[in-house]
Amino acid sequence: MEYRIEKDTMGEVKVPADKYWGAQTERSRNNFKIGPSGSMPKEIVEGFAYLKKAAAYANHDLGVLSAEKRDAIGQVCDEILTGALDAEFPLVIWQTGSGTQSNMNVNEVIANRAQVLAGGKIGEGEPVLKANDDVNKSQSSNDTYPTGMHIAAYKAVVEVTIPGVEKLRDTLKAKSVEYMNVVKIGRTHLMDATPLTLGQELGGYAAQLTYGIKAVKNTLAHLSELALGGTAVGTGLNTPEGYDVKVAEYIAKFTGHPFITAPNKFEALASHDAIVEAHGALKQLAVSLNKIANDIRMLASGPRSGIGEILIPENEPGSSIMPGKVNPTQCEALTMVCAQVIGNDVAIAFGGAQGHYELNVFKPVMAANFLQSARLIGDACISFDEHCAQGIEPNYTRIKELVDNSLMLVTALNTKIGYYKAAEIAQTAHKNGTTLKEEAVHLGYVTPEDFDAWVKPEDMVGSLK
Ligand SMILES: O=C(O)C[C@H](O)C(=O)O
Repeated sequence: MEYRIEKDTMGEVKVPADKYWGAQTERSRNNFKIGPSGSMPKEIVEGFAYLKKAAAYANHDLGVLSAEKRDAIGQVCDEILTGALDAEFPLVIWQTGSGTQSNMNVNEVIANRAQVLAGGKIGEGEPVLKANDDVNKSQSSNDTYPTGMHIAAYKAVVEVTIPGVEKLRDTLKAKSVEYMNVVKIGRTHLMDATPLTLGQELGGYAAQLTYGIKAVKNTLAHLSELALGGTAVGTGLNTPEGYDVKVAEYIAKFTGHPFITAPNKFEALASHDAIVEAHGALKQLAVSLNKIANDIRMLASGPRSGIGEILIPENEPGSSIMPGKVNPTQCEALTMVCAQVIGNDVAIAFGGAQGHYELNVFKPVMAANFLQSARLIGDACISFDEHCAQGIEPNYTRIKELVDNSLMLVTALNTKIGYYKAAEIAQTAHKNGTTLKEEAVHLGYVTPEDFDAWVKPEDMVGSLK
C-alpha cells in the first residue's frame, strides 16, 4: 500500500495515496475498528453533499466565499451525488456521537478532489480549498450532521417508505372491494365469533395502513426543519447574517423538498425529537404490518390442517426435507422487518433521550437506525405486495364449510329468544356434535322455518364497506 503524508492539528498521518480523504478520516478509520457492519449510510453522505453545496452558495451570496470556491465545492458535491466517490467515505457509525469525523471526511474529500480537478496534486502547492476554512465555512458538525440526517430521513420517508406502503394499501383496498360479499367467520380471542366478510376484514388492514401513512406524513413538518446555521451550540457563531434562512432555501432547491431553517436551533442541535417522532410513526406502521402479515399467514395456514380460508401465492419450495411443502415466506420476511423496526425504535428512543446540555451525541446511531427502518418498511411492503397480497384469493369451499359449522351464528337468535336459550342451543350442539338448527328445533325454541329466516350469515355482517 502506498501512502502520502497528511497533516491536521495533531500532526502527521499516513493516508492511502490513492484516496481523497485526509488525516481526520484516517484517524477515525484507525481508532474505530468496530464492526463488522455499521458503515455510515450512503444517504447521510448524500445529505452532506446537498448541504455543503448549499452552504457554499449561501456563503457566496452573503459575501464570505468567492465564486471560484463556491463552484469548486459545488462541482465535487455534484460528483458525490452521482455515487462516483462512494469509496471515499469509509467511516462507520461507531465514532464520535456528533458525527464530526464524517463531517471532516466530507470536507477533506471535497478539498482534495477539488485540488485534483483543478489540475493540482493533493497536499502540494496552494490549496484550492481548505477543508475547515472553506468547505466547512459557517458550519460545525453539530449543525451539519443533524441537517444531513434530516435531509436523508425526509427523502427516505417520502421517496421509499410512503410509496411502498401506499402500494400495499392500495392492493388491500382493491381486494377488499373485490371480496366485499364473501361472508366468512370472524374470530375474536382466536375463537369463533360472528361472521363478517373477507372484504371487511381486508378493508380493516387497508385502513390501518392509511392511518400509518397519515402518522408518518404528520411528522414531516418537524423533519423538514434544518439545524444548519446554529453552528457549535445553536447561537450561529461565525455565520453571516441571514445565512440560516438562505442555506435552507438552497437545500430545498437542490433536493426538491420543502426544507426550512429550524426556528429554534438549540432544540435542533440538542435534541433529535423530530427523528424520535418520525420513527414513532414508522413503528406504528411496523405494528400494523406485523398484525396484517400474521393474520394473513394464519388465514392461509394449511393446506390440510390449518384455517385455510385464503390462498396466497406459492413462491418457493418451503422445505429441504418435506416434499411439496410451501410456506408463507413473505409474511415471515415482513414480520422480521417489523421486529427490526421495533428494535430500532428502542435504540432511537434511547439515543434521543441522551441530549446533554447543548448537544445530542447519539446522532450517527439514530440516523442509521432511522434510515434502515425507512428503507426496510418501503422495500418490504413492495415485496409483500408483489409476491403475496396481489395474489390473495378466497378459498370459497373452506370459507363456506367453516361458516356452516359455526356455533356463533346462534348470536342472531339473541333478539328472538334471548341470550340464555341461544346459549343453551350452542352449548348443546357443541356437546352433541350436532347443528344449531337441529338443537334449536329439538329444544323447542325455534321452528325450522323461523331458524332459516332468522339465522342468515349474510344478514349478520352489517353494511358492506
Ligand atoms: O465538530 C464540531 O464542529 C463540534 C464538535 O462536535 C464539538 O462540539 O466538540
